[in-house]
Amino acid sequence: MAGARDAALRALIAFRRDGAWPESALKDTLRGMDRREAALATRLCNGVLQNRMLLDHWLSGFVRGKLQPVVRDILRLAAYQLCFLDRIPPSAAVNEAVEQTRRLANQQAARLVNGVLRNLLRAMPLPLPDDLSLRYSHPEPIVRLFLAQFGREETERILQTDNEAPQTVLQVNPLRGNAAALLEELPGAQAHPWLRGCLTVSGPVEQTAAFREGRVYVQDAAAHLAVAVSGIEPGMRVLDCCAAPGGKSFAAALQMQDRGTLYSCDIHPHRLDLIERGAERLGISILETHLQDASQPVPAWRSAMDVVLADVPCSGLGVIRKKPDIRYHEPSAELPALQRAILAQQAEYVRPGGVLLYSTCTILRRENEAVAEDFLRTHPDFVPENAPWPEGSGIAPGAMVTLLPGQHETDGFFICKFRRKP
Ligand SMILES: C[S@@+](CC[C@H](N)C(=O)[O-])C[C@H]1O[C@@H](n2cnc3c(N)ncnc32)[C@H](O)[C@@H]1O
Repeated sequence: MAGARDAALRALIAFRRDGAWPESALKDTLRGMDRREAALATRLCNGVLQNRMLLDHWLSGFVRGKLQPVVRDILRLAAYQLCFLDRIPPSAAVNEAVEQTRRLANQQAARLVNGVLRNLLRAMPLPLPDDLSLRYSHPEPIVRLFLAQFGREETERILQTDNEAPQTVLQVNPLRGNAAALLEELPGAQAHPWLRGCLTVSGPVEQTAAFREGRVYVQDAAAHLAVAVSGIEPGMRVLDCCAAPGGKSFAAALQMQDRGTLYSCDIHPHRLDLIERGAERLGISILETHLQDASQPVPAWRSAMDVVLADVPCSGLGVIRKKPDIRYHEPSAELPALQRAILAQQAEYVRPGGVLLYSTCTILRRENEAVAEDFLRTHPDFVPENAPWPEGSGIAPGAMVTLLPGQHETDGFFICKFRRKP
């Protein structure tokens, strides 16, 4: 499993250097690895990011002086294996860390790594700090925002869920596959408890035939739900204004049975490529991409859409479990202004009697309910509409819902459905 540790280390080094989520770095190194090794590399990389502050806190008890950044990465990776993974023999974790240090730093650093890890092993189990921020490795500003909104008990549950291993959630492409056959075919696949056509699997799926052949796509149940409750039907004219990498556009196109018109827009040209490649893989033909800033007007679209999806840029604090790096970026206080501007612009494209669906993958009130309430105050021609939440989901009736991480077997997410008066 040395290959898995090297792959995880390469991704962690890339994350430290670029500050970017190591998924792309990880994906490159995972290519050609067997499924088990790829799954371990992913777990190691996620696990270190999910517990980085706690690992540093523990390691600080055994390290004196400043460390070379790469040596710190190696120590975190080994400490994560020693403290969190029962199935890895401690000697394998320590020996591999020493070997990596010899290769990437020098012999003296390798001796230090050996000493630190052996001392840490002797001191195990290490005490968990009471402080929520350290204990769950979420920086203080985020913990403060959660505490103010949810109180201590719910905040702790969210932080804990953020550090669980994420499942891979798949949606079935009804143009090419069916759920019953995929449940048989995909290792460890299980049906989602309340969302039809939604499966969970463990580990990466990109190498499976089902994925390559476009019979499934990766999308959380909450993100899918936003489209499912929108009322999108075959033959409609639909606009997805913040569409990349394309998940909601794909769900919309498939709900339309690939009949009608679907405009998928984004502000970043390279992200439009992702949508086009995904649509091709899934066999979707109705999707048309447009490079468009969602806060700027397109006169030709005024009152022209049956449904507009506004899945706006947000702080992403509902999907920390899947993207553990998000916690290390302080959520911008300027996002609500952009979200309000996008929503106001998109409202103009909804035909009388049509639907505007607002969604985010954050759980912060200031980006969710506050934006939706402000929109209703300033747009008397729109009303909130009860959404058809699926039976068994446990979601209370209403036009809007904040799904908290893990509470309904979904990511953290916000959905609000508005209808324009006829
Ligand atoms: C939450 S993501 C959308 C996810 C997508 N709807 C999906 O389901 O796969 C937000 C997207 O908005 C795009 N974006 C950011 N600012 C924008 C703007 N002013 N206009 C249009 N798109 C924007 C980002 O590039 C990003 O792709």
